[in-house]
Amino acid sequence: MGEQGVNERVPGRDALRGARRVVVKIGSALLTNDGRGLDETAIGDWVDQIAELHRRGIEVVLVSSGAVAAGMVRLGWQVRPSAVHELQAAAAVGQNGLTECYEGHFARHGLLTAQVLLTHDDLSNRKRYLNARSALRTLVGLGVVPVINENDTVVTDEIRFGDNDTLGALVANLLEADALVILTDQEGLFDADPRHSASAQLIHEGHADDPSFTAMAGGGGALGRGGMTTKVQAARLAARSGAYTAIASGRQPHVLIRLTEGERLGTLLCPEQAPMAARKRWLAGQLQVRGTLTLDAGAVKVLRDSGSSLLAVGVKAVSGGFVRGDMVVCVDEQGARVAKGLVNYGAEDAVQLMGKPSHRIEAILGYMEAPELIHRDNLVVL
Ligand SMILES: Nc1ncnc2c1ncn2[C@@H]1O[C@H](COP(=O)(O)OP(=O)(O)O)[C@@H](O)[C@H]1O
Ligand SMILES: N[C@@H](CCC(=O)OP(=O)(O)O)C(=O)O
Repeated sequence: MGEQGVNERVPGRDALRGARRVVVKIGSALLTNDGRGLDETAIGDWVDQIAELHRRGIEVVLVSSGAVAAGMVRLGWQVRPSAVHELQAAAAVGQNGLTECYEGHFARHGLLTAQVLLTHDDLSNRKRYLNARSALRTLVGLGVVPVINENDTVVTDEIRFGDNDTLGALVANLLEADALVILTDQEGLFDADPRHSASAQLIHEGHADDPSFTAMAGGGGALGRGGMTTKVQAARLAARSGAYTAIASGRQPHVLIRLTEGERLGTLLCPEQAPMAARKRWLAGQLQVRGTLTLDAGAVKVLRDSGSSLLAVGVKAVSGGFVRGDMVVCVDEQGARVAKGLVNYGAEDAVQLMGKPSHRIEAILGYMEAPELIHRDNLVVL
């Protein structure tokens, strides 16, 4: 971990500079100015930075905590309740304020926001996973900034993420983001909790999987939930799909701009594997194979040579009882494995579509989910 100066080139920092899609997570402690209601000025400042990243061609998805903390203030509660129904009520009240606040600030830049409230089920159930993925991709493609939070009003203990660090990492996986930036109330990960140890030293860079970081990370403050423990875990999760994780103070001026310019700020936790390899391995290992598509020679060639999406016209046979969102394996006419991917249509529909051009999908099925059977973003050539 050497003591390089701020301007020295550090490989992981270069990767952050090249990031094109970034998930930014902002924690409760920071957003609510340590419990004193939503910190509108700070929120306005982060929004200004995100708008600037947008102008520079970087797509940003925001994961914002703060609903419970903001709701507590609105309801005049001093202490975070422990009863689930009270937490749900606080979240419902606070989420309103949160959405309003982001919408107003992004509107100053002519940017639209979209409120997306997710539960664990949305990301663990295959079909909902694919739906969440395509909804978020569509929003991002439209230039809208999704503002994501856990759907605290409906979640129960068994299905909750609990902390938004984990949610941020899963969203980074979902969108195959280049980086997850976790903004918090400390400068980054220290070798001990700086609230309790005055001599604690900041970790500048490291590997997301390094077990020594888990030992250094402690729990959170009164408002946040996970502390550094969940941030280190989140970095490990994000690394599975090749994302770098930066943990930095949201109070550093221009923190998001400086990080994406490669400045040595906060802690950077890097994936072990090259991002593309990690991303593909992650997708391939993600789900159980539920069916098989047999491709003609032309489809095999475009998948292998051009990295194209798979269209129904190139499919000669369909087997298995898969549904939309399932992982299927694509084989050539000799049965050799060519690719794996997440399919946009269930088996019954795929049987009707095979060999047919995409413009006929709607006429055949009465609806069109997507023009391709497997989108190239969801396809791994083996
Ligand atoms: N090793 C560590 N380095 C830095 N902060 C730590 C460490 N261990 C525990 N923490 C605590 O984690 C807190 C940040 O996490 P948390 O309160 O959950 O905030 P957030 O709402 O931003 O997620 C810090 O205020 C700090 O007290
Ligand atoms: N979904 C919750 C956030 C949970 C939480 O406190 O997360 P964090 O502050 O990121 O540790 C909320 O909006 O209040």
